Amino acid sequence: MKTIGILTLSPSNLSEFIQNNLEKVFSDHITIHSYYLSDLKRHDIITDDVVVVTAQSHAIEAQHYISDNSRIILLRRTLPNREIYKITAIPKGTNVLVVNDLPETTTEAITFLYQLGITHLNLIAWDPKQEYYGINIAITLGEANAVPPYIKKIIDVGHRYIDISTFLSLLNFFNLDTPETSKHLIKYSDTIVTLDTGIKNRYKELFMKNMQLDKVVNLSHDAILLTDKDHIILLHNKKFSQLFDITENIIGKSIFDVIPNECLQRSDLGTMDELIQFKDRSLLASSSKIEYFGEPAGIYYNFQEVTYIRNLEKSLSKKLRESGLVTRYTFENIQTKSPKMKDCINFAKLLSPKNHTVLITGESGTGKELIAHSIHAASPRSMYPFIAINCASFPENLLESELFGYEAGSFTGAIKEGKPGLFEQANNGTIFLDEVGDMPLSVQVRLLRVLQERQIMRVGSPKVVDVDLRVIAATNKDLQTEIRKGLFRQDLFYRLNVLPIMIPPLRERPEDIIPLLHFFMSKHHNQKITLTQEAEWRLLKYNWFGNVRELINTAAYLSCMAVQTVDVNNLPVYILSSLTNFDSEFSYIFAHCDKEKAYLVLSVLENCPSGAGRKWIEAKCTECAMNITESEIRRFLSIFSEMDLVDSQVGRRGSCLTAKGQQFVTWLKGKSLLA
Ligand SMILES: Nc1ncnc2c1ncn2[C@@H]1O[C@H](COP(=O)(O)OP(=O)(O)OP(=O)(O)O)[C@@H](O)[C@H]1O
Repeated sequence: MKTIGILTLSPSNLSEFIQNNLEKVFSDHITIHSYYLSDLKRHDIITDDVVVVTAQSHAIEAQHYISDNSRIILLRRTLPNREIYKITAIPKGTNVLVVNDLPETTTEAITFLYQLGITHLNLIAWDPKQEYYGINIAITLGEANAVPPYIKKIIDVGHRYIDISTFLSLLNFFNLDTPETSKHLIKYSDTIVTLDTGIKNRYKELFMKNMQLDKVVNLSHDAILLTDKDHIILLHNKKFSQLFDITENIIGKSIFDVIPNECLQRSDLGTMDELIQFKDRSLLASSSKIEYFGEPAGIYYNFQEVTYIRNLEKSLSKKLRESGLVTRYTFENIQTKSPKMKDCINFAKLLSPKNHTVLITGESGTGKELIAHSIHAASPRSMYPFIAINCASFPENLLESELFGYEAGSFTGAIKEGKPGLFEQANNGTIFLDEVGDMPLSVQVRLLRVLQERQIMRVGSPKVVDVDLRVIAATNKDLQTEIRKGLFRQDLFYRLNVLPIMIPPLRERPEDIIPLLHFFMSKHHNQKITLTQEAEWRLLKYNWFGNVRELINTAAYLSCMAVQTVDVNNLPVYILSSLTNFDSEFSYIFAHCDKEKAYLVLSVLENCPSGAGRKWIEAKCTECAMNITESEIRRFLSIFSEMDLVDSQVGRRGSCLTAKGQQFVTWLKGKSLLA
């Protein structure tokens, strides 16, 4: 415990009086000892932390008895309020004798009374050798015995009280400026006349400010902590103790002994909202430096508990994962060495945080879906559903009810309670409309309304529902051509084409072919291969009409070959044949079909990569002044199919060229047999 020694001249009740004063403010925080100059022996040493003296001369006299480590403080003293009123009540101009034990202490007492503002009296210093008949009032500071007996009225103001400025020095020295001592000091100061009222008022003001600050800090829901520049804790609120499970007093301790280092951003002070984990709690931590005239003075820390929000987030993303409504890819999953593709990705990254509609175009298998997933994953909507639908794989009516939902009993086969559509399910998230070019015109009209109004109407319901979602659409069709054909609405095109991304086909980014093949060999088949120079050359020369998806198939094929070094003979036949020749196919077609007509059908199919029906092919041939009947077309398609040149599908897509078919057409062009 800290100690104070009170040094007075000789045993008297003055020492007890001073002790009493000190205890009023320090209560039990300090141990007090009393010493008397008259009693000190030659080798006595006072070792208290502070030694208080009532006069400078005492300090000089006693300096040999006081340890060098002790601090000597001269007490400034004053009067209690109640005594000063007795003096101020004496009429102005009255002669008043001031009496103390010695002539010098009497002069000191007069000076002190002037300091207190007693200027309305004629103060006369007592001299024991003089007579003072005619003076009726005497003021004394506890020396009533010395007052001449003929003086009728004695005002004995008694011992002087310790002034507030001395207390402030002591509080500062002992670093004991706690709310408790402040309260005691303010109470005490109200009972005395303060020598310097400025200090008293400032102290009161400061105390009030501290109380207010304390309230504000403790009312905060965030944990707050303040340290000095050496990371010593100066202040913290209750929430801080709660959040970090602190039960003991941590004021004065180093912050690094109180909270784990990983919760503090030591290296990066000034960081905002960094997510940290303390036990099972998630906290957003911020810190900032406090400076005093440009010099570091301390650090302010703020911790906000976000465990509840994090848990909500986790359960939401768990639900989304369980229902499969999350993205499977991010930009990190896109492998590329191609500058063209890198431009695409950079543009996609740039527009990810925005809310605008995106239209991704590119041949089949180029990675359109991959980009759509990545945009959603990098957008502020990533916490919400990502719903993908392939518009080509649903018949017209079903697509409409899938997208917009339906009301109870709106059509035969509908679920009794009705069903929300994908637009509603994607609320707050993203809907990915794949193959949007194949969307029937009736559904296009409804989609337009969603894009314009951000509202949907369930099938069979007049009710309008607001939706907040981002639309990403993709197609491998040339929508301008579709518009010309009357198969795609122009107004919808402009609504979709806000942020267009065009993904180049693999043949336009040859730098991707070999790295992607190695990537898929290792990712899907856990195999490492080496390619001979010729095999590599063949792969680079191939046209990859099926793009990355076709490359994935090639990787699967090579994995079955089970060779470590892949030679040209190990490559799939369609890759080899693309570079050799199609003589046998050519002869077969020459033998079984009208060559010109057959070439024209192939050329129509080439210009229709997403597929064409027989009627469409017939119409196109007529446009080119070639009359071919539907049954002729059917026969040609079946021959092409036999040779694996055409894939004749059921449903709305009709027939389209296979990768081999496309190679064949290229080969024909190379031989100038096809324009
Ligand atoms: N750059 C790439 N890096 C890694 N994987 C890729 C890349 N590009 C495409 N893929 C993979 O290729 C396959 C086809 O890609 P995706 O489905 O995105 O193409 P798409 O253009 O949407 O095709 P479609 O038009 O036929 O729907 C997917 O398995 C995808 O993961």
